Amino acid sequence: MKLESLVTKATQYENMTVAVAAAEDEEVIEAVTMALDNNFGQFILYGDREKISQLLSQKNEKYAKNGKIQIVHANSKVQAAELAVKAVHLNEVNILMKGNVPTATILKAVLNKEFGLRTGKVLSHVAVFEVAGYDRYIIVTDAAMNIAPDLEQKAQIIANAVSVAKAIGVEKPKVAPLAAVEVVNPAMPATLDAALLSAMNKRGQIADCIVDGPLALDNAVSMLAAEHKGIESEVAGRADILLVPNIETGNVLYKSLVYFAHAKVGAVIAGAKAPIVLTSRADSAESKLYSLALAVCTASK
Ligand SMILES: CCCC(=O)SCCNC(=O)CCNC(=O)[C@H](O)C(C)(C)COP(=O)(O)OP(=O)(O)OC[C@H]1O[C@@H](n2cnc3c(N)ncnc32)[C@H](O)[C@@H]1OP(=O)(O)O
Repeated sequence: MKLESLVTKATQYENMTVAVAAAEDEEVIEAVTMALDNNFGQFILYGDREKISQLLSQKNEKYAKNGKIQIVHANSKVQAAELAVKAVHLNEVNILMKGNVPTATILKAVLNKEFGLRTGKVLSHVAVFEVAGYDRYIIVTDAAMNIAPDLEQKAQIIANAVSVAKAIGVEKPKVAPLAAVEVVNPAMPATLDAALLSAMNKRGQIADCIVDGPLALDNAVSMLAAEHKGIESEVAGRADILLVPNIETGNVLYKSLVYFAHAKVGAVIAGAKAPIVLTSRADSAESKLYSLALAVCTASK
């Protein structure tokens, strides 16, 4: 599966408007102009007007002229994040995008009780990877928002990842709750949660997917490894969604895939009033474009 196909799909929704928080960043402006070159989206860029205009003039000024890009000045990154979040809260735009602002800053605005994007559900990060040698997307959750989710939060994190998977055509995703081993060991809490999540799935408490674990990463993604260990499971060797036990595991897995495996990635926060494009600030313009396309595909569901 190619993330490029999400860009093609996103072109059906040219009227989606995206609020970018702290857009004063070369890779962000590159991603915005790439989206417009691909005929999707309209953008409101919040942040330092002078810096944004300067970056735009190096790219493609025609979009500012034809109204596809508007700039709204903000005096600080916090203000840019708040203004962008408020625009989504007021239904003025369909998608929020993190620009050159720390993740915690934008997420605090998103969680604001007065003008934020809460829905009563857990919000969580869903990263969709295209990894060389795999004929399916590998979805990792949660690498960026929930620090140490409990069992109930993990169940909701799975539900969010399943909704993203369905939006990109994976109808009944296979979910592997990851641990260090594939057996339940009371000394390793991740294995207990994994077994309980599997039971909750069998009882219909987690729907539209197949959950089976605990699984170690190799057993989850390699049929050979699973067979070698004699693991009988509908998920082993063919997991679509990798549920990590905590943010450190998820973040390291995300960055290992990008830096060691040169995987392509698109990522969003799901469960909020609208999809939120959330990549690492160091991620490439290409991955920001894929994230925008992923957000458009999930917003249109
Ligand atoms: C992978 C590429 C990108 C990256 O590398 S990102 C880098 C790593 N990520 C980060 O640094 C962000 C990690 N997370 C955090 O810092 C914090 O959890 C976060 C999201 C900022 C929230 O922090 P605080 O504002 O201190 O939150 P808190 O725990 O005191 O809770 C405040 C209120 O918000 C609620 N909340 C927190 N997380 C939530 C969630 N996931 N979904 C829904 N609601 C959530 C929480 O229940 C609380 O609500 P209430 O005020 O009690 O009604």
